[in-house]
Amino acid sequence: MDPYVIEKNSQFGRFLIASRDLKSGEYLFEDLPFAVGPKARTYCCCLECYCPVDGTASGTRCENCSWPLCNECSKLSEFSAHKRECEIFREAKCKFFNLPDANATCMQLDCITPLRVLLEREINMERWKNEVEPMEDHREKRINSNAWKEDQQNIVGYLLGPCKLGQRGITAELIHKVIGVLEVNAFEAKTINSNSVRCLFTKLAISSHSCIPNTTHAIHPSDNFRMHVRATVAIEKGSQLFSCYTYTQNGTLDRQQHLMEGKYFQCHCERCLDPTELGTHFSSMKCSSCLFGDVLSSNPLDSEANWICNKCSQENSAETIKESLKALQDEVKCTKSVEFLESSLEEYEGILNPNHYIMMSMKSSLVDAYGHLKGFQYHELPELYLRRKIDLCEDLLSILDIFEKGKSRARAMMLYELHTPMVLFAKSQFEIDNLTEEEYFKHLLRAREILNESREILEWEDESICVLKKYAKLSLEYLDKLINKA
Ligand SMILES: C[S@@+](CC[C@H](N)C(=O)[O-])C[C@H]1O[C@@H](n2cnc3c(N)ncnc32)[C@H](O)[C@@H]1O
Repeated sequence: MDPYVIEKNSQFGRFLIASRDLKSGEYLFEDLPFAVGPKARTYCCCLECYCPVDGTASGTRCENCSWPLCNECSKLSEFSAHKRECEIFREAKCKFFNLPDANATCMQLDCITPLRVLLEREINMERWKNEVEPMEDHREKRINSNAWKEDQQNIVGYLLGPCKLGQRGITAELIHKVIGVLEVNAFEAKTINSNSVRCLFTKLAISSHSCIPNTTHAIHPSDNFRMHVRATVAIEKGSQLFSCYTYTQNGTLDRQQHLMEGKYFQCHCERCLDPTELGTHFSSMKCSSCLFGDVLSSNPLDSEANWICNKCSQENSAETIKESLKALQDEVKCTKSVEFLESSLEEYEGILNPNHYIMMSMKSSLVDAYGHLKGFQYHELPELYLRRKIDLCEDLLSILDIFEKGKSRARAMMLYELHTPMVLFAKSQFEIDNLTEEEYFKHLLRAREILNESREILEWEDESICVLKKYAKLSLEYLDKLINKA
């Protein structure tokens, strides 16, 4: 029996419901993409392996159809991803037009993924009818947009004109449907060489969005982009399954804008409705009037609503808040220097809540730096910085425990980052007699617990794109040896 059933209502369209109680970490289902191809408005890439390719006259091309392939793929005797469109381009004599500039966006490639969906439809009509045709494409919301006009010219006109797809019974309406389905439903994935692609999965795409999801998915490029879906938390029978279509680490204003522009809906999840974002104050600013209250949106679903201090009731226009946030973001965007990040964190304490997403993003950059960046690698890191990294990881985890609760990849990665400074800090404290043998042992066991939780979650990833999966296993072996010695 499937762990889910599909239901439908006017708020969500189709959605997934747990058909029984699901355990945290329970495997739910797998999905193979209906089609895989380049992302929209992308750089020029190889149509077989998606690595970047020079789009100017000096770039390598397919001998048969003249479209971009990398040097290695151009020597293949048979294609896999590029095979079908290659025949279409060759038969219709549709040549690739070289780009004037190697860095230009390659709009010509926008037709590739829709074309792959259309060609798969011809040989897999049953899956098309059952799984792709019912997918949401938001035609009525897209039809008057500039993007629709661009797609009409760039994709529909091209496929029906030079590529002569009309001769195969393909219509403009069908092509627009496919473009909409891809825009609303496709998932971004990485190839084994870490190049970006989009994949049209049909099962998980039915799940609704929430900014506090209860499922996680891992796409395995080394296994035909097979997707594995699991529950991150226990889910009661009859509850909705949610994935997240945007970034949980963005504030409500940015998440709402992303969902409206890309997926054409407003999210009404518990987190979006709450100005404090579930008590985290992830979007709250400090009041410049009373200096100690938090300034929150009076209506997080309305990007133009005023922001009000929860202590002195001082009001600020949405415009003022957006301008301040933009100025702060611009300031921290360019530099990743540890000293600058640390001093900005201190400086912004008077402007932003310590849990604000800008603060969290700087803390996350510091976690990436401490232990890894030249000059701050573990072997040269003083105890003070080890302690600092532990505190930063714990701050970030306290937020992830709310927004990406349970067995999520984001938590796994942060737990991994946390275990190393914990071990090193305990070791150095033991060496200078600040910890007894028993206390040291307890610290090591706690670090092992953290690392093991991380390893269990990372086990679900494809090793070809997740190096941490291997590192977590090796670190656990090392830690077990250390514990046995202690
Ligand atoms: C990937 S599809 C999900 C499946 C879709 N409901 C269907 O019937 O095919 C995304 C679309 O579902 C709807 N949707 C998903 N999550 C939603 C949410 N939290 N609130 C409102 N609509 C949502 C929106 O129309 C969105 O554009």
